[in-house]
Amino acid sequence: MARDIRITRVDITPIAFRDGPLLNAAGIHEPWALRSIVQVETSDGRVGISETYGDEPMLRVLRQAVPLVTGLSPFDLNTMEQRVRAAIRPAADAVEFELAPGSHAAKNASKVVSTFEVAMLDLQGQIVGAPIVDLLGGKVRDAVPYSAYLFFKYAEHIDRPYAPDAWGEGISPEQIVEQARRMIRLYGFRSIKLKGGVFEPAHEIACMRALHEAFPGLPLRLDPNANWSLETSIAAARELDELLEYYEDPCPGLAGMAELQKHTRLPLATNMVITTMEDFRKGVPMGSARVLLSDHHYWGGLRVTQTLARMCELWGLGMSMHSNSHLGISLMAMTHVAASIPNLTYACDTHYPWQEEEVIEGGRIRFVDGSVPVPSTPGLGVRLDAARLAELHEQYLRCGVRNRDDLSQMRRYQPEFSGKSPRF
Ligand SMILES: O=C([O-])C(=O)C[C@H](O)[C@@H](O)C(=O)[O-]
Ligand SMILES: [Mg+2]
Repeated sequence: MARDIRITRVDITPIAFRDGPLLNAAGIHEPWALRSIVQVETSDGRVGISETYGDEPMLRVLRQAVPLVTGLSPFDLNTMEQRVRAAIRPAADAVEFELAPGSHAAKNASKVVSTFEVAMLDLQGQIVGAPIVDLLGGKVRDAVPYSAYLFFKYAEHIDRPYAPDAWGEGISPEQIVEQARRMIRLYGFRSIKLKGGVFEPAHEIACMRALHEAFPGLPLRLDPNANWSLETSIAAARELDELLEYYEDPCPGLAGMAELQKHTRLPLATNMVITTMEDFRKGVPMGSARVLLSDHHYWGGLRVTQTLARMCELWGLGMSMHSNSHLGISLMAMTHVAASIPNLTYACDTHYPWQEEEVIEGGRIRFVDGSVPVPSTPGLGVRLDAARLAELHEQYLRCGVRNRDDLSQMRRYQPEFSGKSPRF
């Protein structure tokens, strides 16, 4: 009987993979991005997999959860969640890295629940012979659209730990347009997002204008990650009005975003001010966002993401997905849940084009016309490549990065870099 199958072992493997010198409001990406790969083994010899954040505090709480899930059936998602929520409590409302809500310690329990939920759904799918999307009610689309996620960037990392990537420098409007052209040529994306909050707003607006001219009709978004004051955001909204499909987290706080929304007809989107149910209860009635960027990694899993989609429907909000540097296991989890959500109103974010390495069998996931086809094979539809996992774990051991710190990395380029937010 399927119900007799038990979880007998959990392996948590931190990995590091090459990441570009990508600029953001906090600073710059380090040469190595961290993730954790979780393998959940069953009494009948199956292995379910999951991918999540790889910083040290995350590794600690993942390890804390191992005895809580061992012995459960892969179908016991609710018991897993209750156990994790009872045992893993945030010490404080700590925020380790503001731009990545996944590093907020206050979300520890949700992050751990999400990690095990994905691995257990992968197991359930393998046991019943169905893709995860079928366990979520079935697909409403055959492929999930993603957007071209552009970054301002340097041509190479400061200490040149490895050969520079093929993307070159991305600073001027011409270079940003060229970056978009290359990404669209390689992946076929049909919408474009620029990570802003890096340079003077006038420069970033000029880049959006250049993108608009180079790709007429393609939906555009700009995300300054709350690095613009309310006043700056209001002034910029006038210039961005004709250019954007949505305006993502220009200024900080629920109140700031709600005030800004009164001054612009552009829908405001967020993955910063609404990242918990409590934020939703407060922020949505205030009008702080009209588009929610969900992220199963910190909201608590794929099923919570579906709940969030219903809440967005109820409140008349648009919905899309946020990402951080990630590999193919996360991409597939996003794809399964996104395929099950009717009101996914915008193409999802993904950092995937910036990652060259993989841990899954068969190498990199294929995009078709900017979308990832929804798998029809059992479970997640991807398997771990043990040799690649071992190599990326070796990289983790050697690289020296243990917690993402874009600010300290930026100070290696510019010792006087304040990191103050909002900076403009
Ligand atoms: O939409 C967002 O806010 C992000 O993708 C946050 C990320 O941390 C991004 O800024 C990055 O990777 O530098
Ligand atoms: Mg964002």
